[in-house]
Amino acid sequence: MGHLILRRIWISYLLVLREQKMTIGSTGDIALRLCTAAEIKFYFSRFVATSYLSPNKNCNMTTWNPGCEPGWACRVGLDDPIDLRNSKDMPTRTSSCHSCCAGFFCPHGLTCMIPCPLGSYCPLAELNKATSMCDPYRYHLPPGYGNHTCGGADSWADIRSSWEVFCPAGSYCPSTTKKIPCSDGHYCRTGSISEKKCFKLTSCDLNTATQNLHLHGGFLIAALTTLLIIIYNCSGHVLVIRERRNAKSREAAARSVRRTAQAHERGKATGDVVKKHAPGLQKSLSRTFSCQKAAIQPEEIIVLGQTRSEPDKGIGFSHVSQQKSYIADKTKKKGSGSPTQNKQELGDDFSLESGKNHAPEGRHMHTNSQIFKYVYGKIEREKALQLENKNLTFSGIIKMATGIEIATRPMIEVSFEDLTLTLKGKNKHLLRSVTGKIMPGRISAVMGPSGAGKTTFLNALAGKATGCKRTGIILINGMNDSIHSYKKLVGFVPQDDIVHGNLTVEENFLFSAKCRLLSGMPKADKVLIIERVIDSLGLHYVRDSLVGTVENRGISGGQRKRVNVGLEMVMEPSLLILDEPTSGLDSSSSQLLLRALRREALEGVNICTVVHQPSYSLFKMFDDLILLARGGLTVYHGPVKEVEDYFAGLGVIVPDRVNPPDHFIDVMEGTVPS
Ligand SMILES: Nc1ncnc2c1ncn2[C@@H]1O[C@H](COP(=O)(O)OP(=O)(O)OP(=O)(O)O)[C@@H](O)[C@H]1O
Repeated sequence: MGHLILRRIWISYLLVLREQKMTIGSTGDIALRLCTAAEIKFYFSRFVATSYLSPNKNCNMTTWNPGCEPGWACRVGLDDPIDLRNSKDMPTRTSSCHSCCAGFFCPHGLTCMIPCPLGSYCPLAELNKATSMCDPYRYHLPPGYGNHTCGGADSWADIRSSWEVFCPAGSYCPSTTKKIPCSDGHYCRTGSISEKKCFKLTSCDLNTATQNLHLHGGFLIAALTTLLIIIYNCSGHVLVIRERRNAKSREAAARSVRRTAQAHERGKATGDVVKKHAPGLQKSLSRTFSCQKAAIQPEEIIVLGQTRSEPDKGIGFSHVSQQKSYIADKTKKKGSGSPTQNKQELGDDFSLESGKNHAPEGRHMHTNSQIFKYVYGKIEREKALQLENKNLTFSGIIKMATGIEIATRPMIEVSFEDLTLTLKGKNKHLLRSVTGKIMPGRISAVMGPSGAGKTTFLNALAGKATGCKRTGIILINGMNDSIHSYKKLVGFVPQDDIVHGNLTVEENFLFSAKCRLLSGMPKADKVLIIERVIDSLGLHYVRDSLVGTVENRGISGGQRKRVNVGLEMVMEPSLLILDEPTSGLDSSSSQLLLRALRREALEGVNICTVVHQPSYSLFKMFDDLILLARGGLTVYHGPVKEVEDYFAGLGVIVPDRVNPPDHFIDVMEGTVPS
């Protein structure tokens, strides 16, 4: 409000200045009475700060002119030059003191006039004989000045403390001396400088200050409000119905796919075909999208041989695998161009391929039931293939696939040499000369006592280590690239949850898929990825449950952890880094999670995870182990299979009924004698 009034004063002041420029030659008197910039500055700084004016050049203990009284002003001497824009020196203003002009205010203790702000109404004051006050203002005639009359306004004020000086409600004041009644069809609030047109649903009489709502206007607003309330209440219901319908078509699709699969299983001949065409397994195992022209029908499930022998219709090559093979080729050829040029090409080709040719297979699906049939068909087929080849490893797949195009996700191998992290400003090492590599298709466990630097190590790999100085080299696929160039291929699951508690499990995955998968990817393919993740993590039963927040309890802690991991799996990463995904989970939940990770690894995903106190069976599910000791020193880095022999060679024998990884950490910590 104050800011608005100051603005209005300033506008009126400029207007007056402009007017005075024209008349100064003729009368010149008003201009000589107007406050200069220095006086206005003095008024605002002193008055606003202390609520009364302090003594100044013209009004102090020794010089107190009649112009110092409220509503009065004096002029500068006729021979004195006046510069209204001078904001430094206050002029001497003691001659010809008169009452303040209408439209101006003359404060007590200042001998000049300030224009009233636009929207105010500052007429000349009149003596009220009953109260002996100068109406409509609140000052008295000064005692001892015989010829003193009531002057003009003495103050401006904000509308709350003194509304009298403002243009009254029902009228508007285009200038500070003009007051016009508000016309029909318009309304004027207190302090208006113009009248405002009334809204269509309202009526405004003469001199009105507010708009009055018509009866039919009231009805219309009430009807709209009711409609909104109905929509609000029904939206939840509509969502529930839609959810149920989705669930029904999902179940129907799953049933139909299962029936077809069973029918095929019964045919022994089909099983023979599957075995006969095992070399095609690699291509079929791809869980990424096919570039085939025709959509896969549920009937095609299991009939791997047919799909292999009909490349146009079959399971086809994974699109992402093509990207990866392409990247691998590019990577090999990299020596031929400059590093930046090569990286640029790689990025361009990758995004180009991804956007343009991606999986037309799912594009043909429009209805939910079509999508679910397609999705469950694919998932069932993948499961069947996995059942047929239980002991298949990623390297096994690679061997089988020799000579044909490898259909996996883009591969990322990360090697690190003398990786050392030192806290900035302190000479504290968080990691010391950690050397080794983590490979695609393998799960590496990072273990060690609390505070050893496991999280720090993961952060260093993911390029998230902050506040530290890093030395040593990190190579991605043998190249000295920044991990940030591969950020679309790297998933990172932090220790703390990143789930949205107010969404259901499925909505969480949908949200992640929408944010992180290519926007041009068909809906069916996104649904396929989400369904795979739900299936892989065993989250069917809670897919429609709210994840929950601190206030609203949702799914269990273990399920929540799995959702947390699933959010990253949805983006189909090539390098998946996880910080303690199994902490707080029981053995079977941990195994379930690790089995899901194993399936990812089978597709060539490079997985590196911190794990605390795994059971022996869980420990055996990892491929490699990085064992860190306090201070970030590497104690062991190699295959899990060989760790016991390695420690036995050092004389560390694991006692009976003791979990080997626990024993090694106890030995490192010195809690058991080595
Ligand atoms: N940015 C940092 N600033 C100061 N100290 C840090 C920083 N990052 C890590 N540290 C220290 O480095 C050490 C290793 O921390 P880190 O979190 O990596 O351990 P950890 O092995 O993951 O432990 P836990 O198993 O308990 O999670 C700790 O002593 C920690 O205080």
